[in-house]
Amino acid sequence: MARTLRIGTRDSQLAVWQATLVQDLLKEKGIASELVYIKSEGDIDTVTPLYALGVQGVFTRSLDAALLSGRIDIAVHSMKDVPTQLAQGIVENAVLERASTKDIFVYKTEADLASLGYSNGTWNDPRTADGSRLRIGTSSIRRVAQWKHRYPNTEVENLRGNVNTRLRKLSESNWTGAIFAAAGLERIHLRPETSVNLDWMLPAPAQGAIMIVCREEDREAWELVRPLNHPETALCARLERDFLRALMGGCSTPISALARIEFAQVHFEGNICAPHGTELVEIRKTADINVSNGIGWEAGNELLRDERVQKIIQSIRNAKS
Ligand SMILES: NCc1[nH]cc(CCC(=O)O)c1CC(=O)O
Repeated sequence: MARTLRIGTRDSQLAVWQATLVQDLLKEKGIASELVYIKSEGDIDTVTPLYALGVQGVFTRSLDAALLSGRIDIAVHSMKDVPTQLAQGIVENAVLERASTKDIFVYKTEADLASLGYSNGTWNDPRTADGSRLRIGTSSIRRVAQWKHRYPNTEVENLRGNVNTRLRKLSESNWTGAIFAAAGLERIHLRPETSVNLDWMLPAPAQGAIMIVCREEDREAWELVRPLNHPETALCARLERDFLRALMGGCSTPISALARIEFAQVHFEGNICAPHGTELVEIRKTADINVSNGIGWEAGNELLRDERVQKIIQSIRNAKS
């Protein structure tokens, strides 16, 4: 069979690394492919905070269009950027084995790190932080909310652009530090020495996972790519996205979730935050893997019945209108 799969990707360094990984994995299975670069709205406007762009799928819509028009056969995405509702005619083809799920803090000086109450490799009770005014860079309202919940005395600076741009902006700033996804920096070997895992922060649903999509009717492409699927990662990422969907979906909501499999059990954690971190409500669930199918959705619905969560959702809606 001589079909060469055309892999659609954004042209950032991270996106190209991820698409090349897919290309290499396909090659191992004897399948030829080529990369096709496609700009996304999220790459063209690198200034406006993502939540203010107002629509879902700013990183994925132009790739969807290229798939549906037949310019490409498959598209590779950071799964956390993919709306939970896929475009009509496009299906999940495979989810690759996950890398680090963590958010990390890239700091300027050791003194800055100490001022957060971090010492000897441990995040101490935030009340041991020295209370000085912090300035951090991020444009993710999920990260802002969890950060401010822990460190209310923080000024947040908008930090957009691809990871290279964001690292440069941080180095040129006088901020305490900035927040990044570990996976994004580690994959392209840009994780600075001056960084620590934010163990107390829950990641975005599906953070660290790579998703491949194809056209629903292209059974041939689907069959070729499907062997790359990593069932455990696909399950965990799907549970996290069920939780997001149950609560309201959308990339612009401070909703976090992480599912892990250990000894045939799924451990699920999720939370929703009020926009400035004034409230954080979390939930944990554990289930045997063979009965875990509904736990993300159930966790989301359980939170929806909590009055504090209803208030948070109302405040997010009010802020938008
Ligand atoms: N929203 C942008 C984005 N989408 C995926 C990643 C990193 C890779 C990943 O989380 O899978 C990033 C960068 C970041 O959040 O710092």
